[in-house]
Amino acid sequence: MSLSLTDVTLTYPDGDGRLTALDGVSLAVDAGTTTAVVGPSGSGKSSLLAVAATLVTPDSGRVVVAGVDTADLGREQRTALRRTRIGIVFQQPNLIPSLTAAEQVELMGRLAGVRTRPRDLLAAVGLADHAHRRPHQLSGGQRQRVNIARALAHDPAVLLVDEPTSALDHERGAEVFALLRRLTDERGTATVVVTHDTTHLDRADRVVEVVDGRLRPGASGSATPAALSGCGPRP
Ligand SMILES: Nc1ncnc2c1ncn2[C@@H]1O[C@H](COP(=O)(O)OP(=O)(O)OP(=O)(O)O)[C@@H](O)[C@H]1O
Repeated sequence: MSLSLTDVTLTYPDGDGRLTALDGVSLAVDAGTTTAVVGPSGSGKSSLLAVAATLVTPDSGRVVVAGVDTADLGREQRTALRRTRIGIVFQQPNLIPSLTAAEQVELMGRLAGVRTRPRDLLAAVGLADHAHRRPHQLSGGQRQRVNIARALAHDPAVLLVDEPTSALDHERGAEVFALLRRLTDERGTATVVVTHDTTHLDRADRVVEVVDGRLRPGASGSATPAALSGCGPRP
């Protein structure tokens, strides 16, 4: 098990009170598997990802990343855990404009204190011939691929991906989902992908639905919600 959330509750300040964004959420993601997280806007998907990424500390519950209970960690230790064990792909590829694709990947590795092989990683995402290009010389889909390569630079145990296809057309979106699937298989990451796009869910081992801050009944186990039938675990 590379990622587990147990009975996680998260609230935000809301006027005089608190808004409950996550309400007793439990989710376990094994190494080498992909879990897609779907649900209506405002249901808590990004909050779930932020908690899993240790960017936000829940009010209660346990978050264990690669065997490390994050409750025991101070701020600096969390940052170190994030830099070494967690890869995050944000919705907008926030690449550094002046750096080539290879340099973006290399920089991430350097921050984690590891030597990377940027060209191998770029080849793994289908960009072997684009290592020397800067972000403005790449298409949206290619930028997202660099984003994914960069998130993998330090060989993370957990890969968290937020809306990877929102800026892409159907075909490019399908390619990105297929890529995430393959990389998860090859690198053994515990991968969580938040998505609005339900057309590629067959690429996931499991689909969970967040509604009003809760995982839908039956969605926290290995089964796929009936509402999302056809998207269940691979045979
Ligand atoms: N920093 C914050 N402060 C206060 N409330 C917040 C904050 N971030 C999110 N919320 C609220 O928490 C709830 C869950 O938000 P979240 O962003 O997790 O939902 P989501 O499912 O990712 O939405 P979307 O699909 O629209 O991105 C929403 O009601 C949102 O308004």
